[in-house]
Amino acid sequence: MQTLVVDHPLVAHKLTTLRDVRTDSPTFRRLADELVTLLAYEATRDVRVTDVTVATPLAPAHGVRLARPVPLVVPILRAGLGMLDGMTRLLPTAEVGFLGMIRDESTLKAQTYATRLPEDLSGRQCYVLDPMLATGGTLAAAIEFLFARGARDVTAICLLAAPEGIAYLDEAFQGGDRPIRVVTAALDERLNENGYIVPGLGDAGDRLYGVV
Ligand SMILES: O=P(O)(O)OC[C@H]1O[C@H](OP(=O)(O)OP(=O)(O)O)[C@H](O)[C@@H]1O
Ligand SMILES: O=c1cc[nH]c(=O)[nH]1
Ligand SMILES: [Mg+2]
Repeated sequence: MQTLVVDHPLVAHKLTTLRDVRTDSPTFRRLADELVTLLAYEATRDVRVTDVTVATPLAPAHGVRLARPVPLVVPILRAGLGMLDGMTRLLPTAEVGFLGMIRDESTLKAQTYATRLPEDLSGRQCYVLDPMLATGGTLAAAIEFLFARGARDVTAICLLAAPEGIAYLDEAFQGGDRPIRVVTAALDERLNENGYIVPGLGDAGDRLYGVV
């Protein structure tokens, strides 16, 4: 598994305000959106393209276009929805599938309550969006789901990751046959006794959309 912590002053600046407990929901949404676009630039470095030639007003020019099948972007509801617009701004021709998942806060196990994705993902590059990689249970289940439908490779884009979650994914997807990457704005210190990332930013879904 490859892990990339995007080291950029604009990412660090926006993430700092995102973490701040005084940041209100509208600002949190805007910052999450902006951060995803910055992370997506790095996360799509290996996106597949095909060679094309276009006619400029002067001469033919060689270039590239996104290869087919186009990438699939998969936000994990609820919190991952706050990352969708920032991602599709950079990849407007990507298709979008949805996974609804919730972590049981007493067992820390992920449950899937909604799936709306193509049945056949053969050859597809998939980009999973979830702001928080904590224990890794949610992302591991989401990635398993995509590989079971034939995904070619999976890149997870997170705003924050915990070392425990990275280790869990690394163990779950070792070997090269199911390639995964994690791209994150920061790798935090640890999980607390409730499975929350420390220092983290709290509950991402609640900060985006309100407490349920
Ligand atoms: O790595 P894990 O330990 O599995 O935890 C991370 C998951 O928890 C949060 O979602 P939550 O269950 O709070 O759902 P929500 O997006 O509806 O708030 C977060 O957005 C991840 O999906
Ligand atoms: O720190 C955490 C862990 C799980 N889910 C969140 O929203 N935040
Ligand atoms: Mg939540």
